Amino acid sequence: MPAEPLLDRAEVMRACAQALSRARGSGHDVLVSIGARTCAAPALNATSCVPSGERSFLWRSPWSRRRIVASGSAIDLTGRGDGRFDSVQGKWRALAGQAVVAGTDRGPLLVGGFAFRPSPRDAGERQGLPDGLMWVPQVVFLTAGDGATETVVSSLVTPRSSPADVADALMALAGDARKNLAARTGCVPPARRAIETVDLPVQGDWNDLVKKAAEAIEAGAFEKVVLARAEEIRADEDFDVPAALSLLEQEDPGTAVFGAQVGRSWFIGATPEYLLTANGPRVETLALAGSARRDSSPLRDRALARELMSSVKERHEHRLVADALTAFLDEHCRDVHGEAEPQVAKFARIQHLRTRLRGTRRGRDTKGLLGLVAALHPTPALGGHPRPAALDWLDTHEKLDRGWYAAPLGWTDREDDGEFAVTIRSALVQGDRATLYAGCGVVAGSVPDNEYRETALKLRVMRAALGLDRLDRSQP
Ligand SMILES: C=C(O[C@@H]1C=C(C(=O)O)C=C[C@H]1O)C(=O)O
Repeated sequence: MPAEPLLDRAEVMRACAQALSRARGSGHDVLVSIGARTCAAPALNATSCVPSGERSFLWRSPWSRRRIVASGSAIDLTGRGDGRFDSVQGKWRALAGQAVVAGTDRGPLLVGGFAFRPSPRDAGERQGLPDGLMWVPQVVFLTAGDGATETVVSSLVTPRSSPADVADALMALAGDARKNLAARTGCVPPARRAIETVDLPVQGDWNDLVKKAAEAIEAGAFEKVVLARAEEIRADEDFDVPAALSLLEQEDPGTAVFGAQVGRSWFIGATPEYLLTANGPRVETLALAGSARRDSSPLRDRALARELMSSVKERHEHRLVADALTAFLDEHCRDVHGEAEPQVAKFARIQHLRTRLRGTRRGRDTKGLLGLVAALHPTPALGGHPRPAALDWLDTHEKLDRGWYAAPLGWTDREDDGEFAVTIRSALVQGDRATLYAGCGVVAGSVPDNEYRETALKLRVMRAALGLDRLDRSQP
């Protein structure tokens, strides 16, 4: 017996007709989004419906306990240069304000990410990922924190569209989406051999860079800078992205797992850090800086945590982030609260100093969520402090295109709610090529070899996810 259609065609048709009349009235394309509650919450593991198309967005958040599995793009909103966030925000405001929403109140989601720094003028698209790209997926499966699942399909209606054609396309999208829910579960990343590995930079140059940064800090140029390095790998076969996401999901429930596909490029990762989450007027941000390894002996693990808490260097590195975030919240919010002391947050293979901060948005209508993201990024956890001096120094000395690494990636909606992660512990995957990124904060007294070890530790999970190494399950 054929499954009952997810959407009611008459309702879809009404919404499309309304969108057409708005499009004709304004002369602009209008977004139509139809939602349906999916009674039995489908298994939305990240591998469940990775489509073979051009665009996907997968998201598993430990913060909101939301899961998003999305494919296709009804419309792309891009931004370039320093104004990339505000440009996307402006386009989104205009689009969301005119959208016709039916079925449920949910409406369209906007998903995507941004580059750490804009690419130089005229450099074109680097790495296949633009400076800023968010999009409204054609199909979204969204599981909220309470387990309720909705499917939302979206399309653009132009002043010349035929509402019946758009309605048919939406019905087909919803139908196909259902079929794709057949989950591919429990996949283990197949082993891959690195045929070629390029270290950007090689360890000797990295050590020189850390030394140079520490000297600039000691000379008073700035207080902290975050340096990054990458491993550029060509493997014997294409990497298995769904399997990588599956491992990342299982590895650590405390991390946000993400996968954004733009054409041939997949930007994937499992990050412990968020830049900003917003739920109604309430916003939260997180200072996460200061790192130590884990140990399989609980006694030694606790000793490492105590060492982390009492290290003057790590506490200083952390305090710079927490203070900058507090100043940011004071500027943009009221009722600002921050934990007085950092805590040690334990992840599967690493522990960090963490301070949670929150506030209530002031003047919610003036600066959209992406405006706040723009103001916050990059925090001293990824850029440095003071920001302008640290970024100038990075522009001159760090010869690495960070691409979407260490930058905001996430989702927002027409209520201006959303979550933006900081894309650390990540990799750009293109067929048989992958670039894996890791960085660490440098302050006065940083030792190059220690910082190198820290970045190696941070690369471990992603190497395993891509099948390049195996993780020892008995050891953190
Ligand atoms: C830059 C990274 O991590 C950041 C740097 C940290 C540190 O130096 O202790 C800790 C958490 C992150 O804010 C990374 O993982 O690539």
